[in-house]
Amino acid sequence: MIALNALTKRYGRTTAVDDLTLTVRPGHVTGFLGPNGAGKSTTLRIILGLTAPTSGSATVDGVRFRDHPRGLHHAGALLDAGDVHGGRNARAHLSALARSNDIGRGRVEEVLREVGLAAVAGRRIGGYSLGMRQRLGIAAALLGDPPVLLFDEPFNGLDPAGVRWARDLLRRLAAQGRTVFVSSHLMSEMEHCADRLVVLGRGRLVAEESLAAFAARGGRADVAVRTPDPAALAAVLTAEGAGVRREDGGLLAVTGLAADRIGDLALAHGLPLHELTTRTASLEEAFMDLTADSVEYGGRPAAPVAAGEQR
Ligand SMILES: Nc1ncnc2c1ncn2[C@@H]1O[C@H](COP(=O)(O)OP(=O)(O)OP(=O)(O)O)[C@@H](O)[C@H]1O
Repeated sequence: MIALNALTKRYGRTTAVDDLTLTVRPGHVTGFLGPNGAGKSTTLRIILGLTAPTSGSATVDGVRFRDHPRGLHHAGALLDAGDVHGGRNARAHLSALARSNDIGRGRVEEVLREVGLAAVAGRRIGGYSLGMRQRLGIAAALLGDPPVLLFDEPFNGLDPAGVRWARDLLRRLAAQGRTVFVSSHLMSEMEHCADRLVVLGRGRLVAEESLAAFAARGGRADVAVRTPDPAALAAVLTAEGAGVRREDGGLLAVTGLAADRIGDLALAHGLPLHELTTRTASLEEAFMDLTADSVEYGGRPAAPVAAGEQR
């Protein structure tokens, strides 16, 4: 378990992490999300004892990482996949790490197989693709078979098969009862792998909840209805207090009434329905809404829709 208590980190006038209190529990993949510059990497570095907090504390299984003598057995991490000696090969790199952490050579071969690098373990890391370096970084994190794992943007540089492999691995590690904390600035990467989310905006906690609870925040929730007589159905639904908006292709977007009630009303008035779909905002939309105020490097907003055009 990872516990942060009133954790704060300032760099001059920049507050990278601002009074962060949260718990990351075992048995789950917890996604750590936030726009660029939100403070994710700084938080991970503090948890690992690589950066000192200005105030507050971060503990892994009840102790500060620095005070823990067990190193890689205690927590494993992938922080910066590029941060390795390019002249070495993967086996030598992992063997050196294993030696300094009292880990047997057999474990090096095991993790090389686990991440799919066994066949190229004798090649210089300098010639590795970004995806291969990510796999090597994941292998290093797994080396000590730790109960707590932290991954900073582990999907970077992986091809679609690699992304699927990494997702499965993270889920498997969590299913084994480990604490798995994974940062990303893309919700799309998290929605198929995380079951809990922690969202940061400008160093502050903006959400800490299950993926399902996060999805339920989605601002938009309406029912799309298609009928050959939209005007008649719109009149019926409006009389029942619903909000009705016409969309392209003759679709009605209805708010304030559930799909089953809309279906019953249409039937009662003899109006055929060709489509009846409940729509909720995607997780990506919910994430964008939630962090819109905390985007550090926002671009120009998209051009507004032309006057008179709906939506
Ligand atoms: N060593 C440092 N010195 C000064 N400022 C720093 C330092 N490290 C981070 N910062 C600042 O702290 C803030 C948080 O940065 P951090 O890298 O933790 O964010 P992040 O959420 O990991 O972003 P990204 O998704 O871009 O990696 C940023 O404003 C960054 O510029």
